[in-house]
Amino acid sequence: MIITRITARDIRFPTSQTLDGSDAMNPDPDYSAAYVTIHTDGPLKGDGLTFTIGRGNELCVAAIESLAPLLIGRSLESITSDMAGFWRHITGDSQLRWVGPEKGVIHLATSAVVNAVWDLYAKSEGKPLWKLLSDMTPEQIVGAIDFRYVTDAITPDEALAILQANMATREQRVAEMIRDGYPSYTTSAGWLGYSDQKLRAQCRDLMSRGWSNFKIKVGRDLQDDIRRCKIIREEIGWDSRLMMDANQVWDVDQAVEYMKSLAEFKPWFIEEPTSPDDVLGHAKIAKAIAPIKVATGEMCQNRVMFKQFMQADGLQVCQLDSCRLGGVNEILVVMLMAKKFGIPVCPHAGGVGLCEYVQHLSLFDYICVSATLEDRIAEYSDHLHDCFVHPLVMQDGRYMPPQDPGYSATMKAEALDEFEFKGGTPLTTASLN
Ligand SMILES: C[C@H](O)[C@@H](O)[C@@H](O)[C@H](O)C(=O)O
Ligand SMILES: [Mg+2]
Repeated sequence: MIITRITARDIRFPTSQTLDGSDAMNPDPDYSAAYVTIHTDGPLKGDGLTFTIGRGNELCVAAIESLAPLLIGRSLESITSDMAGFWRHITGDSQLRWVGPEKGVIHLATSAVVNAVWDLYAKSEGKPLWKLLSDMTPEQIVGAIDFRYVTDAITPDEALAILQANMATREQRVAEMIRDGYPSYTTSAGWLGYSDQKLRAQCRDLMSRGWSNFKIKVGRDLQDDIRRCKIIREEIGWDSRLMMDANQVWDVDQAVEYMKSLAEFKPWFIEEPTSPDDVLGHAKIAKAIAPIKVATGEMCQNRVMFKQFMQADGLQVCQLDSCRLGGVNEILVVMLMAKKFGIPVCPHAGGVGLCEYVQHLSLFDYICVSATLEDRIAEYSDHLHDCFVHPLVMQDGRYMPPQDPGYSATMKAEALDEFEFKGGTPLTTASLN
C-alpha cells in the first residue's frame, strides 16, 4: 500500500459560545482540529488530528503540509517495518527541524501525521489501535521508539524488561477491560465559565451517569474558587475524588500560597500550577504543598521534558497528551519512563478528539506497561463525540474498549464540512451537543 496524497483541513467548533472548555488561562476556547487524511493507492485511508483551541489552527495545517512530502510515495510496510526509523525521519528533516525541534507547532503537526499513520496501520490490520499495540511483542514495541535523549533515564533493555514482565498476564487484563472498561474522571462540570447553577446541574447529571472523579478549574479569583469548590464538594461529597486545574496562571510562590487556601477541599492534585516548562518550579511547588500532588503534561512538549519532570520530582501525575507529544511512538517511551519512575499516567483529554485517543492509550498502558489501576484515571469531557464516525462508549464512568479498526479519530464527513473554517465565516452551533 503506497501513500499517494495527504490532505489537511482546519476544523473549528464554536465551543466558546457555551464556554465549554473554559479555564483561567483560556476563557474562550473554540475546540479545533487540524485534521489529516492519508490517502493511499488502495481503499484504506488513515485519519489523524492535532488539537488546538481556535486561532492558530491554520498554522498546524500549514505545518502538516510541510511534513507531507516526507511521507508521500512511501509504502505503509516500509514504515511499519521500522517504526523508530520512520519517527526519526518525520521529526528529523534536516531543514524543517530548525522550526522545532520536537516542540511547538511543528510537533503538533507531527502528532497529527503520526496519529494518522497509526490509524492507517491499525485499519490495515483490522484492529482497534489499543489491540494492535497490545498484540505487539515487547521487541516490536521497543522497536517503535526513538530513544535518543532519554537513555540516561530508560534504556531499550529496561523498556524491554518492563514489557516482558507483563507479557504472561496481558490476556487477563484484556479480558478485564472488555468486561469492566477503563476508569475515568470528568472535567465537564468544572469549566470556569459555567454558572454555579450549571456546575450543580452538571455534577448531578454526571454522577447519575456513574462518575465519582471530578476536576474543577481554578485560578481566576480565590474567593470565586472557594465558593465553587464548596459547591462541588456539596454535590459530589467527600468520598469522590476532586482535582484542580489552574492552566498555568500562577508564579511558583503564588501557586503555593493559593493552594494553601484551597487545601481544605482536599484536592488529589493541582494541575499546571505554573509555566509548563518550569521543571524546578513544579518540584518546588510539589514539595511545599504535599500531600497534594502536582500534575502536568498537556503542554509538556516532548519526552525530554517529561524525563526532566520525572527525574526532578516535578510531577506526581503524568498527563501526557496524544496530540502534544509526537504521536504514539513518543507516547510509548513516556509511558515506559513513568512506569520506571513509579508515576501514574492519567492522560489529558479536555479537547476535541482527545478522549477518542486516550481510551486506546490508557488501555495499552494498563495491559502492557503499568499493569495496575491504582491512581490511574483517564480524563473524560463530554463534548463533540457525535462528530466522530465511531463515537466512544462510556459505561458508569468507564471507557469501554473500542472495537472498530483504527485510532477512533475519523470524523463524519458532515461534521468536517459544517465546521471547516473558511477564514472569518461565522461559526454556527447547529450540531453541537
Ligand atoms: C482549553 C481547554 O479546554 C483546557 O481547559 C483543557 O484542556 C484542560 O486543561 C484539561 O485539563 O482538560
Ligand atoms: Mg488541564
